[in-house]
Formats: sequence, structure tokens, C-alpha cells
Amino acid sequence: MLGTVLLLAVAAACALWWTLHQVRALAQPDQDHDIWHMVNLQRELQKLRQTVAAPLAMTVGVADASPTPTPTPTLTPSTSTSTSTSTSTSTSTSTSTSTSASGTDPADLALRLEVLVSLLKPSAGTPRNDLSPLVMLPGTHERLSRLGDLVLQWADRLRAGSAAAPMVAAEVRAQIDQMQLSADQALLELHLAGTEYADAHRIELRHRFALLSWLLGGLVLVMVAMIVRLYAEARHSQRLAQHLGLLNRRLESRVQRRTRQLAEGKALLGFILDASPSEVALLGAQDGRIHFINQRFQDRIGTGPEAVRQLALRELFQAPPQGEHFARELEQFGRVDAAEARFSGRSQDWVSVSAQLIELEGELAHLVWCYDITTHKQLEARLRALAATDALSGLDNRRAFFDKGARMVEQARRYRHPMSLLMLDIDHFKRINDRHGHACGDEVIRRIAQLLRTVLRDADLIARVGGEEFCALLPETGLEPAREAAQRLVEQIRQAELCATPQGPLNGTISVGVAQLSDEGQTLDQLMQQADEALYQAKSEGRDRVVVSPPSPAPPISPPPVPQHV
Ligand SMILES: Nc1nc2c(ncn2[C@@H]2O[C@H](COP(=O)(O)OP(=O)(O)OP(=O)(O)O)[C@@H](O)[C@H]2O)c(=O)[nH]1
Repeated sequence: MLGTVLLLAVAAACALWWTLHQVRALAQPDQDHDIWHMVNLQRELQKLRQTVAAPLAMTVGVADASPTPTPTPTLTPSTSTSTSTSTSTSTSTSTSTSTSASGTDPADLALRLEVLVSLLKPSAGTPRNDLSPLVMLPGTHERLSRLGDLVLQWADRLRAGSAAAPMVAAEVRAQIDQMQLSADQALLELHLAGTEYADAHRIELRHRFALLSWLLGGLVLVMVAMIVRLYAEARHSQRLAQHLGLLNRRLESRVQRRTRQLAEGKALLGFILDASPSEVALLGAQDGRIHFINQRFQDRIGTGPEAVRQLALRELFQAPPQGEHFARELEQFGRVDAAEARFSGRSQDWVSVSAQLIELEGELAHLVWCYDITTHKQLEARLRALAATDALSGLDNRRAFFDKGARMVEQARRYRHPMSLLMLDIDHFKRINDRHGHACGDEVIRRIAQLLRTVLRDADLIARVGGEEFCALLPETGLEPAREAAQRLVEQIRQAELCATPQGPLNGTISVGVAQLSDEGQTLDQLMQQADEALYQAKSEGRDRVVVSPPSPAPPISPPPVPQHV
């Protein structure tokens, strides 16, 4: 469409230029100039006629003194020139004589002839372009040329001297009719030629205008078509824009609604998470950026996102190795559940921490949640302690003794360190119960346990393994030091007041079996078996003594005094 418009516009411009050119050619004044030139020529010829018709102001003598008149050409064809000339000459001569008589002014004649020369000289009548009628009329042009030559000749003769005036005047009078006829004929021919010329140009111009009109009409039609199409497209675009605007408004409304819902959801989630007993945080896996952290978590680590923008998961843990291990497991398995840890920061409490690897906005993130288990840990520790402790004596119970003792035995055996075991039993304890009651028996047990703790070292494992039976595992202790420790125990317990009774302080004795861990890979059970045999032997030998297994070479301890109230 645009190409068509351009093509039509160029064609219309060319046609317009072509038409203007034609109009300019038609409007050129050459034709009128030539016609006016002929009219002027007619007028001047008329004046010349009047001039030669007037009497000469000059004397005849002057006229006679003029040279012999030269043959004058006529406006007739050259074949009759000589005849005409002679005739003319004779006529002129006679005329000159009569003219002189009539009184023609030579100066006036010369002036008229000069004017005619100027009108008839080639440059005066020369058309300005090739379309001039004079160019298109060669006959007329030739006739006027001949007329010009004739007038020029007369003028030259007059320029030579005024004596030729009468002769010239006579010749002019003889030729004036023919000259006027030629001028009239030229005027007529010019007029006719000009009319034809104008008609031809008008017809041509009409054709060019028609072409220009067609082109402009086509251009207008195409422009109208374009405008219609543009209008239709504009309407279509407008409808589309309205539709798009409507869609956009709906979309914006939906986005706003969704954004509001999301914001509300987020606020609700934040509220729930803040109200939750759990501590929750969402941390960037790569950069540790805090995406979310609830108040409890902030309280836990003692800071918030305002203070710290980044928080790496592994840096949460108080023990760096545990943090590294936790992060490694999370990367490997994608989730870690209920790891018990202490977080770095102000709090020294225990937490159960879990984490999951999730994808957030195209990046990995650590969703971390934890809750406080300090109380649980304390209770657990208490329970564990209770489970391992003998409630009556406060010593480790049998199970704890076997647990801890087995590890100690294993350790000593591995590093070949000496270790000994004392197995103690209260002598005649049934009698104490029977005579003084179980409360007193319990008090005796507590008192002996206290003495055991006092006499033995902190590193020794002391436990109540039966009703009135105790064991003491002595690390880094050979048989003899163990025996000596056992002996000290026997003596101190013998001298101690074990229970206050209405009858007075109650004394008692113990029997001790001592065994040393051998180098042959003994177990705790075997060691206890060995010590038990020694204890049995001590009981058999009269109680209140120490028996070493294998029996030590040392002499047996002297028999103890019999307790007062036992
Ligand atoms: N008061 C009290 N008595 C206990 C406790 N545990 C066991 N007994 C008593 O300790 C007594 C142990 O008696 P026996 O096994 O016969 O030993 P014994 O009387 O000490 O005799 P020997 O060991 O041979 O000297 C039993 O009567 C038990 O009831 C306890 O925790 N408290």
C-alpha cells in the first residue's frame, strides 16, 4: 500500500511538473510579442506612409546634388528585381522631384526608416525560442527579412546624405503599399499560427491535466483507502487496547488479591510460627542468608535478622564438630531429625534440632526447627542417675556397676593396666535386721557406703551389688594395694558406729574378698567370681577379714572383736 502511494505520488509529481512546463510554454509571451511587433511595424509603416506623403523640407538642389541613385530592391521576388528597380528608380526620381515639391522632411524620413530598421533587424523580430510562430512560418520570416533589407538600404542611403531623401521617399511611396501588405499578411499569418499553436498546446495541456487528474484521483483513492484501513486498524487497536486494559485490570486485581492473600498467609504463618513452641528459621544454604526466623529462635541464639543478616547452619552449634557433622548429614540425606545439641550464643540449654533441605526461589535453603529439651535432658539425666544409683546407699547399683565396670575392665585390659576388685559383705547382717529392725539395717548400709566413699578414691567404682554386698573396682591398683585398701576398710568399719540403737551405738564388721585382673583376658564376671570366692573364704575363715585371691602371702588378719550388739 505504501509502495503504491509512493509510486502514485512520484507519478503525480512528474505529471505536475510536466503540466507546469506545458503551462509555462503556453504562457510564454513570444507569440504576443511577435504579434505586437507586427502591429508596431504596421504603425511605423503607417507613419512612414504619412512621412513620405508630406512635402520635403529640403531644396531640390540638395536633392540634385545627391549621387546617382543605386538600384533599390523591392519586396517582389528577385527575378523581377532589375525591372522593378529601374522602374522604381525612374519612379523615384520623378517622385523625388514631385516630393520635393510636396515637401517631405528628410530627417523625419530618416527617423522613420531608422525606427523601421530597428523593428525589422533580425534581433528585433527574432523569436525567443523554437516554438515561436516566426520560426514555424519561414515564408513570413523571409518576407519580413526582405522588408528589413529594403528599409536598411533606404536608411543607409539617407545616412550617406539627405540628398537621397527625395529619391528614397519616392521609392518608399512606391513600395509602401506592398510593405504594408507584407506586414498585414505577416500579422495575419502570425495570428493564425499563434492561434493554432495555442490550440495545440491547450489540447496537449488538457491531456496532461487529464493524466494529472487521474494520477491525483488514484492517489486520493489510495490515500482514502489507507485512511480507511488506518482507521479500521486504529479501531481494532483501540478495541484490543480496551480488551487488554480490561484483562490487565483483572490481572492486577487478581495479583493484588493473591498478594494480599499471600501477605495475610505469610503474616498468619509468621504469627503461628511465633506462637509455636518450636523455634523455626529458614537459612540460605549457600550464603546463610536469614529468610525467616521466628521470635523464639532469635531468643535462642540471642540475635535477630536486624543484627545479623547471615547465619550459617553449622555455626549454630556450640560444638563445631557437631555443626559440621549435622550440615554434612543434611547435605547427604536432605533431612536430619532430632539431633540433640547445644546452640552457640547466650543460652546453654539443650535443644532437639531438625533440618530439611528445601528449594527456595531457585536456591537451596535450610529449614531448621528445634525445641528446648533441657528439662527433658535433666530428667533423663536424673532418671539415668536414678537407674544407675542405689537408692538406699547412694552408690552405683548393680547394673551401673556392671556397665561401668565392664568398660573399665576392658580399658585396663587393653592398656595392660593393673586393676583389682574388692567384694565386701556385711557380716551377720540378718541378725542386725532381726534384732534392731530393718531401719537400723538400712542405716548400717548407708553408713558403710559412706565409709567406702571416704576410704576409697574418687576414681574407684563403688557399688552396692546385693542386699548387704558391695563391690569396689580399683583401677591402676595392684593386688597388694588393693588388699591394703580392703584392710583399711575392714578396720575403719569395725571401729565405726554403724547405727544408733536404744541400747547404744551399733558396731559391725565386713568380710572382703580381693582379686586382681589377670593378664589372660579376664572379664568382669570372672573377676567378680574370683573375688566372690575369696569373700566366701573370708566368711568361712571367721569373717571380719580380707582374703586375697589367690591368697596373699600376708598373714591373715587377727580375728575381730565380736560386735557388742550383734
Ligand atoms: N535392712 C535391710 N536388710 C537387707 C537389705 N537387703 C538384704 N537384707 C537382709 O540382709 C540379710 C542377709 O542375710 P544373709 O544372706 O543370711 O547373710 P548374713 O546374715 O549377713 O550372714 P553372713 O553373710 O553369712 O554373715 C537378709 O536377712 C536380708 O533380708 C536391705 O536393703 N536392708
